[in-house]
Amino acid sequence: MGKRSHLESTEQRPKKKSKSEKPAKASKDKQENGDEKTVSYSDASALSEIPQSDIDSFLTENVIKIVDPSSPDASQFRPILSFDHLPECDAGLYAQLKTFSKPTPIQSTTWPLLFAGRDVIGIAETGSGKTLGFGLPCLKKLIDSKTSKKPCQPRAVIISPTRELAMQIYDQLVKFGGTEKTQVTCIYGGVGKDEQRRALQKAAIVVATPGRLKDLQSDGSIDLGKVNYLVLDEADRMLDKGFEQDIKDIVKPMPVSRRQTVMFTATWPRSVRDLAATFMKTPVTVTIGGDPSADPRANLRIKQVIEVVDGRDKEGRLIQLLAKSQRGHQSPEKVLVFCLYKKEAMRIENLIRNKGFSVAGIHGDLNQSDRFRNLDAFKKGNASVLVATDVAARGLDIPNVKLVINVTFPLTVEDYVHRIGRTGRAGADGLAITMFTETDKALSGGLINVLKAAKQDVPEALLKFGTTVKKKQHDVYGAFYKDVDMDKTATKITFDD
Ligand SMILES: Nc1ncnc2c1ncn2[C@@H]1O[C@H](COP(=O)(O)OP(=O)(O)OP(=O)(O)O)[C@@H](O)[C@H]1O
Repeated sequence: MGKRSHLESTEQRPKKKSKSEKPAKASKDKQENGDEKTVSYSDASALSEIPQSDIDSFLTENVIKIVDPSSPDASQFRPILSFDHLPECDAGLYAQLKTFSKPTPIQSTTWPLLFAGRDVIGIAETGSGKTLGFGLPCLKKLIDSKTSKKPCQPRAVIISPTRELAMQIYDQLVKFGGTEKTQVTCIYGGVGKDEQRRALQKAAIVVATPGRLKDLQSDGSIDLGKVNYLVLDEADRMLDKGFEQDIKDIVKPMPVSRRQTVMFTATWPRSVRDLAATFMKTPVTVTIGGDPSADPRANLRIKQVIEVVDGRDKEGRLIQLLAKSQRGHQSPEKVLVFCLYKKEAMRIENLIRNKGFSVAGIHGDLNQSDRFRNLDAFKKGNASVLVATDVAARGLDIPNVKLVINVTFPLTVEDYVHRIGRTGRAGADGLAITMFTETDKALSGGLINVLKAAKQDVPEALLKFGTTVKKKQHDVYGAFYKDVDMDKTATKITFDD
């Protein structure tokens, strides 16, 4: 793949005054010896030759918004429209990409920025390939910068809110980078520390949940002083009150000036934006689907059905829906059933099992090996129904989930968007059926906005609960966070470690 700088490349383009006539972008990166190294990125020649009108069409068709506070001309980074436009990298990093036809819009748009060393906030719908969006530049940065075979301190840290999501990110990095070359390690709570300590001794990339990372950092098992690539996946969750202090403690040894900071999510509530800015240096914000809006946006390929019901009718309705999805087909459909509380999840799982369906469960009261085992059974189709709390709401990429049923509405509309996003992934369609009761009515306004933005039907019965959106608290994630008795988090909300 030939490469040219932006200056050279613009000379090749049609005469139209191109917004992208800018020199290659460069930023500073701290090297192992402490000196700053310039990171430079320039378009591949094949990308330079694409007419600006094609680039503009791509940005318009995918409703891509790029806001770069350091430059009013946000289009100086041409999106990588094809895998042939990727910058050169050895170690076969791109070999696995051949299973896909082209980059997704969030990958196309954020890759050049990340290759150029910029801090990036990436906001794109659920199931749109954000993991590789931050993962591929992470692997490339590591491969490019490798000076010795045995790093004794990690260069990259990726933080995820749940253990299962951390493992999934780890699996993706291994698939693309290979364990040998990239020395990636995954650490999370709920299992022993000794093996993780041993693995950390040769880890270059650490994927972690915050609690365990902080633990191992506090006892001296890991030194993050050389980290120059930090990712907060599900960034709005990582910045909410449950995790904020852990994240602040974790990043202390890696000053913002010396690291590239990357935040990806499908929902970006205003309540976390100021806090996010304190972790980043002049980040570029990329939003697929338009301006980052106050109302979270659901994936448009998911059909959303809201059923306003009496709380006492929920179980009967659930069984009816399951019967339809499990018995009317050649093979039962994969259905994910969400509950809000762990005890509720256990009760619903038992109910479903007693009705003769093949079911597994995942929630915070299970030990970690059961959590992994049950998730795996669902992924492989050995159980066709998975009953989960919000521990499974974010990030999990389970193939072919046809239907999401919300038995109890989550605490925030953002969580709703993430829950239903377990279906309709990677270009597929999906269906989400949500039971909404009078007790959820304070969230009706937010839900109505999500439905309207996705051009979904809004039932009369839902409108009756009101269209006002409760103002978000300044310092908390979701208006209802305060209503939750935090002394009872063990039974209500799961913050992973
Ligand atoms: N370029 C691509 N073309 C097609 N599929 C892709 C591409 N990149 C990634 N995928 C696939 O898309 C699926 C969803 O990707 P991923 O889990 O990264 O989504 P996400 O945007 O992080 O979702 P969420 O917001 O739920 O965390 C995965 O199965 C992944 O392998």
